Formats: sequence, C-alpha cells, structure tokens
Amino acid sequence: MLNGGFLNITSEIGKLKAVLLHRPGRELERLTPQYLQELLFDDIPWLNRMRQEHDGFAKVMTGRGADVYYYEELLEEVLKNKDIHESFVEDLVKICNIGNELLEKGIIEYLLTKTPAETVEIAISGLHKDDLPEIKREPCLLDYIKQEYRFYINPLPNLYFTRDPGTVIGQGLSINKMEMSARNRETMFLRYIYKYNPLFNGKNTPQWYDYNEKHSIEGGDILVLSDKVVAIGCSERTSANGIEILAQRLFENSNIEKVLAVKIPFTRAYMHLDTVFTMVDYDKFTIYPGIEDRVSVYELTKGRKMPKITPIDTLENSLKSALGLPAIKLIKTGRGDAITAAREQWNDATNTLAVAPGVIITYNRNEISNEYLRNNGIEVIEIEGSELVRGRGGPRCMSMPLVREEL
Ligand SMILES: NC(=O)NCCC[C@H](N)C(=O)O
Repeated sequence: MLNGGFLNITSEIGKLKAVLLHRPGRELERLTPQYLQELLFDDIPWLNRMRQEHDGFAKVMTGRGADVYYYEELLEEVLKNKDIHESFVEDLVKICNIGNELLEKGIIEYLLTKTPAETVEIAISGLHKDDLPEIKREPCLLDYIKQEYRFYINPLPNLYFTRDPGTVIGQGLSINKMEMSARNRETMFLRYIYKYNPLFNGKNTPQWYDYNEKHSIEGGDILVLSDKVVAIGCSERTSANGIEILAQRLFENSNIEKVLAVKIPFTRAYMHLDTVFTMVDYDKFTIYPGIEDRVSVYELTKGRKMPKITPIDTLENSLKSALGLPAIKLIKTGRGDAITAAREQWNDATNTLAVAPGVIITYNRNEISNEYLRNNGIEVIEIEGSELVRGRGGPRCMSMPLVREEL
C-alpha cells in the first residue's frame, strides 16, 4: 500500500487538523430567480453577509487548531505552471459543452491571456457572454437560440459545500462523481489540486474514485465512522452501483473492512445522509427523528469481485456492531418534536461538524436542537448562518476534512 501522503481521515470526530473550504464569491451574485432550481438553491443569499458568516465558520476551526485551506488558493498555486494552466483551460472549456468549435477556441484564447487568479475566478464564478471580447467569426445558431442564457461558463454557487465533490477516506481521496450536472465541474478542480498541488502529494496518495466514472457518489453521503468502517448513504445523489464499486476498492486497497450502505428516502429535503444523520461523539449521533424507521441498512464486506451483502435489521444495531460498542445514543433533532425537527432539519440542524470528540459546530438558528445536544453532553459551538443556509447545507456540508487526529 502507498504511504506518506498528507491526508488522513479515520473518523468523523477525531480532532480536526486540516480542512478544505471555499469562501463564497461572485458566483453567488450570479444567481437569478429563473435559474435557482437548476442551480440547487432555494433563495438568493446576500453575499457580503454570507462571507462574514463563512469567515466566522473558518475562525472557529482555526481557533480549535485546524489549518484552513481554500480551493481557490490551492488551485491558483497549481495554475502558476504555464502548461498546467493551459491544460486546465482546455479541460474547463471541454467540460462546459459549449458546442461550437470556433467559439470554444476563442474562449480558450481569451482565458489564456488571464493570470492564474483570474482564471480561477472565472472558472468558479462563470464567464458572462458580455465579458468575452468580440471574436471574429460568423454567428452560429447557438448565438440566437440561447441568447436568453447569459453564460458561456456557468457559475458554480455550490462550491462552498466542499464536502460533496471530494472525500478523504483513510489516507486516500475519492474524487466524487456528482449526480447533479450543476456541480460536476467542482470535481474537476479537485482533480487538478490532487494531481498537481504538493499539499495533496498526489503521487503518494491513493485515489479511490474519479469524477469521470459512471455511477454517482457525493461526499455528503460518506461518513468515515472508524479506521475500519465507512457508512455510505444511498440517496437522491449516491447510487447503489457507486457504493458497491467504491466499497470493493476500499476493501482491496485500504484498511476499511466494512461499508454500511444506508438507503434513505430519495428526496431533496434529505439529499445526502449527512442531512439526516451525523456523528457527534464516540457513541453518539444526531438524527432526524423518524428517519430510523425509513432507512434500510446493508453491511458490505469484501467479496471476490464485488462486495458480499448482508441486510441488517436496524440502523442502531448496524452501528453498534460496526463500532464494537454495547450501546449508542441517537440524539433527535428538534428534541424529537415532529414540527420543530422538520423546520430545523430544513435549516441543517442535523448537519453538524465535529472538531473533536463531543465538540461540534452548528448554526445558531437551530435553537431547540442545539439545546438538546447540550443536554446530552455535547459541546455545541454556534455560528451565524442565515445567508449560508440558503444553499441548503450546514457546517458539515461546508467543509472537507483533510486531516483528523487518530482516535
Ligand atoms: N452534504 C450536503 O448535504 N451538501 C449540501 C449541498 C447543497 C447544494 N445546494 C446541493 O443541492 O447540492
């Protein structure tokens, strides 16, 4: 097995040492009511306030001893190499499916006049049609038909949910295949960072999955429960096929011995497993009440070509056996009250991020759930999130842990 990389995640709760974020930028100012649904938003955030809130989130993590890295900075470092810049620009235009060769060529030429920082900015916030200087060419039908749509390169307003495009499992990295096309390009950025940024030490870091694969897997569904067990939600975003493939690779190439496939209802309100269930301490989880009875759990272990599958009766039993614990505690959001829980789950009360065992970050707006977590012995650090929450994600969604202390 390869050894010597920087990445190391063997639990959900070990002290957080390094994390990858994206500070919301101009891409959020390119959301319009017309395209909200397509871009997976429910409302239009106020960017300045959102950035303040995001800085507050980052500050809590640095205050707790974690190094904070930003997508935009790691990618910019990589693009300082001229050849990599060139290949990135070509891949960027290719993945956007613009569909007219001359136009694509013009956009590539334009982007190659930009500095690495400017290219990163355009790659994330999009290329508005008005920003492209006139290219000498005959107009194509696309110019007329798609006139209403204002971008050659779409903005990526969901990039601040860094949890989803990539996941560190053990000492390796899964570059995920997004189910939603609005988010596909995010994974390509991570691939460049993994391959070329020395921090990721790509040569010595195994890659478990790639965004070019056929079956979707999104990071919000992957919970690294221990150095031997991973839970993966089968959801609106993560396919059963993807889970099987990733599981078998982990069994063959890492220390992981068991994958719990947790099928949750396929609906936007519970888009990923971490929107209804997160780990908060050695033996404690927070859960959206009622979901325990609507999930089915399958234990996957190493098979000859594909994993062996054993259905397990309850989520609770699967966790106890996987973690080797006599008992676990499921702490219900909204103190178990159906209306409070539904309201607070929508605002990501269940989507907590542990910075150490029993110490979690949550949004301050979820008052009842936060108080109930405290009553159950959890230290809750609250952050502002009135604007951040409008993209439908909480502290766990907004972070991609790179290194945690071993338990
Ligand atoms: N892990 C997560 O649940 N991430 C939240 C992603 C929200 C984003 N608007 C999306 O729909 O993909």
